[in-house]
Amino acid sequence: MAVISGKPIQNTFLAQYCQGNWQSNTKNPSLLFALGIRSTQPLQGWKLAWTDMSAMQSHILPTTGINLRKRTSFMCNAAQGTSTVSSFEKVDFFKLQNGSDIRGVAVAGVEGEPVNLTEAVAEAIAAGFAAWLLERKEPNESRRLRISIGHDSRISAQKLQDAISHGLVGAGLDVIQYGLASTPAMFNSTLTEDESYFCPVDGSIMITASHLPYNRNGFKFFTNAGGLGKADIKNILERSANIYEKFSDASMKESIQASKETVNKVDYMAIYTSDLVAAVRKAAGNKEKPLEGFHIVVDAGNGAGGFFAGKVLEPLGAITTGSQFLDPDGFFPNHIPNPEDKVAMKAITKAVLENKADLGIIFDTDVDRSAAVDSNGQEFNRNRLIALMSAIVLEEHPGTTIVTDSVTSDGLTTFIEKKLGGKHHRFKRGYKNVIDEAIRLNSIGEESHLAIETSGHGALKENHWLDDGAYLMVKLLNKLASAKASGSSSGSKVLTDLVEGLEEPAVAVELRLKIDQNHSDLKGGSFRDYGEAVLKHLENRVNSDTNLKKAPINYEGVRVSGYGGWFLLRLSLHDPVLPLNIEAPTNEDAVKLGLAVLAAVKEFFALDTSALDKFVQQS
Ligand SMILES: O=P(O)(O)OC[C@H]1O[C@H](O)[C@H](O)[C@@H](O)[C@@H]1O
Repeated sequence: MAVISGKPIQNTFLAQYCQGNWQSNTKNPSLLFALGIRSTQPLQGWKLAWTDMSAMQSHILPTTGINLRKRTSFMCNAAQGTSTVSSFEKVDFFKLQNGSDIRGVAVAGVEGEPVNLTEAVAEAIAAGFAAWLLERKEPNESRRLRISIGHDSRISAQKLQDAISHGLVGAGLDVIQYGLASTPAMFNSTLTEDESYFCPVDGSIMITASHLPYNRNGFKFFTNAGGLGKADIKNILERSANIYEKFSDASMKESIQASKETVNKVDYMAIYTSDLVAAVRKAAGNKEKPLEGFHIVVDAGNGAGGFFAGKVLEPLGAITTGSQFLDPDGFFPNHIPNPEDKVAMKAITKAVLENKADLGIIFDTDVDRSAAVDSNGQEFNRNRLIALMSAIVLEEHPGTTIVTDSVTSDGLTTFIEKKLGGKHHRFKRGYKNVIDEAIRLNSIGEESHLAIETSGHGALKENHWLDDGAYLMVKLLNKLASAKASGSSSGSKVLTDLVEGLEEPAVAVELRLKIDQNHSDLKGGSFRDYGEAVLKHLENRVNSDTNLKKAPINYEGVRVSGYGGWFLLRLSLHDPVLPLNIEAPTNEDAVKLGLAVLAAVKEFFALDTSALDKFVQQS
């Protein structure tokens, strides 16, 4: 065993890391030590395949063997040990479900986090997806069903891509690998009509774990009807568990062999990015370089979003110097690629101010979420991003309904309804929930054009309800370009002006209260039942407190107004946690709201209220 950051790391990981076509941009000296590399110099050019793909002569590469084990090894003197996790170890497939995604640990080396997303598991999941799809979609006579696969910058991407390809090919499907890609591009590939790129594909898989740490990975699945939901994922996992049980070394070898002959690679991101460029040009009256004169910096957090600077902004005429962390690096050495993360937002704000840029744009790892920063360093994030997008969408579709998640502010409702003349439908947390709700509203005759979360997920009706952080930013670019063309404004002032009048609370916090699932107070019940009991008790207390008023319409948890602010206590979508959001005009008022919650939950002994205790004491 070698050592990474003081923790044991197994040779499997080192071997994979060294064999793949990866570059270490990492500044992590202990990793380099673990890899047996004494100087960072030889690692130059050891880079994840973004540039490789874009440098393709033709957009289609010849059929390739995809077994990375055959590739040249780079400077690495770590022994290629065998995995300590047997490929066929017993695996609880259902533990891999995370709402409508699959998430697991794909890289060994972090204490207490054993690998449960092995290559064999990934192969079984791919075969499960294939079986699920084949039941819903008949291959036509001329061709087999085809699936696109893309991945973000994670270090386990290549091995999982190979494993998934084996599973799909073994199930009789064709595979087209896109390499480094964004989640929205993968959905888009189910809609694109271009046979020379093997599009539209019948299904698509994105390998990503969004902003989670480097050792995790996961999958998102798409068909042309959108992202698969919870029930579909459960169904796929049931099938996968059965398939996995029947795996043998011989069957796995066969699928590896078959993959060598049937896997294609295409540079699909070229189509996706040129569509984004075309959308901005069209909105600007078919001007070739509508962003000429704008200086826009991008922060991709070393995820998959680096393309936005060179492949979208620059062709549109923008200057992008000062953009940062565009190179993929699955160790995310600079900051967590997550617009909800304070450090990440600080980093892009600093870049905007230092470069005197007009706008800053930041993406999460797989580019389904984004946020922006204006030239004064003011963030368009959370409620402000929703307000900005609502202003843009409501100009185009007066009166439309904006569907948001549950933790949006009261000030946002007032802004959307009083200032913009729209309707705010505050629904549940979860991007799939808000998108599905907007689609449902349209189907019953209530027009809605935007579904958006405070997390930075957002989808527009005009863009097939595709949850796309890059497309959200395209809408901002359109606004910049049209304001410039009409001479009304240059720089990001046009955007800042659009959110003028949005009331923002002085205090806004989210505290996450954990439920100890092993606590005797659960009396053998589930954490969900326990959480529901906490919420019921809180609701009863609120009903008898004259300072507090329950929100008349609410779809999730207990939302209450009082002391000039509000709080929402709800169950997390995924974790044994009750997130508590509080917004108030002063610290004192926020504490009063916090104390009201604390009084109601204090006798639930399995609930860890330490974050709330600290909040009410400190403020
Ligand atoms: O319920 P929580 O634990 O706060 O998590 C809720 C969040 O989970 C994931 O990150 C989803 O991608 C988001 O759409 C959702 O809002």
